[in-house]
Amino acid sequence: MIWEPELLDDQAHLVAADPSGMLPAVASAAAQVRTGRRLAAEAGVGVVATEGRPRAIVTLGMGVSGVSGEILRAICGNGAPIPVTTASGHRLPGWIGANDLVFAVSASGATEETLGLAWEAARRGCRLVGVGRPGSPLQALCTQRGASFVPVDAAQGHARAALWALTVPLIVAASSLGLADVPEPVYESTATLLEDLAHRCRPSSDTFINPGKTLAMELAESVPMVWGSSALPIVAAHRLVHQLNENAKYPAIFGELPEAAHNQVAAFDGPLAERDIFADTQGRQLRLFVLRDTDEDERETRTRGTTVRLAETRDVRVSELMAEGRHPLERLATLIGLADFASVYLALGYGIDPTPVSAVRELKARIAR
Ligand SMILES: O=P(O)(O)OC[C@H]1O[C@](O)(CO)[C@@H](O)[C@@H]1O
Repeated sequence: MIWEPELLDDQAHLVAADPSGMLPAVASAAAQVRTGRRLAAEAGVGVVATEGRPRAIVTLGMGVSGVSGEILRAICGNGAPIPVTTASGHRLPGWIGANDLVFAVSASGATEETLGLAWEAARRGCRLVGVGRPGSPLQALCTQRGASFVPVDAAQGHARAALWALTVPLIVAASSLGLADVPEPVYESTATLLEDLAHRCRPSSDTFINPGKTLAMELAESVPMVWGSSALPIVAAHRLVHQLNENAKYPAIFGELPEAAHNQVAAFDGPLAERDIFADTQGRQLRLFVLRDTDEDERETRTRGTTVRLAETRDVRVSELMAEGRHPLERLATLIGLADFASVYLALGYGIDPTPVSAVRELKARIAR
């Protein structure tokens, strides 16, 4: 597969190479915020508040659906009066019990691990809310246990094309419990910012003024280290890594500051950071992508700034991505929106169809045998 940057401005290619419409799905983020808000109201997720505040909130989900739980935790923030956490894999942590509220998120409503944990949570008497495909096994479980269920029809059934529709219902439920401070107009202002971003990143906008295509250009042919420099950007960095993996079939190294400054930073002196100034063509090299928030405390600013300067003095290229907006939901959504566009453009610049993930499918089928 060869990186062909000119493909990014070839309108016919952008349509033909994306037959399942991942690019339009990414551009639908604003609509998803509005849909998620409406679906949450229709499903009555606010009912969780009538039973009082739980001991903890735990979101179950794999891959993208797991990111929904990370977003919820970041939006509830460090000051949340109860633990807001996530669980995935095959075993539900032993401490989770009847006093806890469990969100099970699965676009397909059929992911083995998520369903298994949701059944276990129900068995332990946890309060349960499901979010996912209508008519799925997850909905059947919620119906059987008398739990709320938010039906979300993901485009093409892919969780990554429905992040906001899957996540907003969790935020609405947490707000009704007083755990997330998201006033009603914030959903609309977030959607408006996402629309504006989608306009700037639209396929017909040329690479040199299109932030999504520009970021794809920076990612291409690099070995990306993707770091978040504080709580919200850490979630967006994780999302970018997932999207690079699934959309562009591209590897990426996730890191979070300040932790990455204690280990990953050593790679600035390693073999992938070396640049041969006499070589005709450079091999794939380390490049640092730092996702950052407009709201940082002094220590975060110092760590980020110093780390970036260190990379630059080692000749490691650095791209900084800045959140937009005021409210945490706006800031997180704009960072994620840009990451999503870039991952799809990266796929299309390599001539890769962003939608299918055949290796993941094959692995799932083999495990299920
Ligand atoms: O939301 P679901 O359907 O449970 O899927 C979870 C994850 O599994 C995958 O479908 C791949 O197996 C990912 O795309 C997704 O992030």
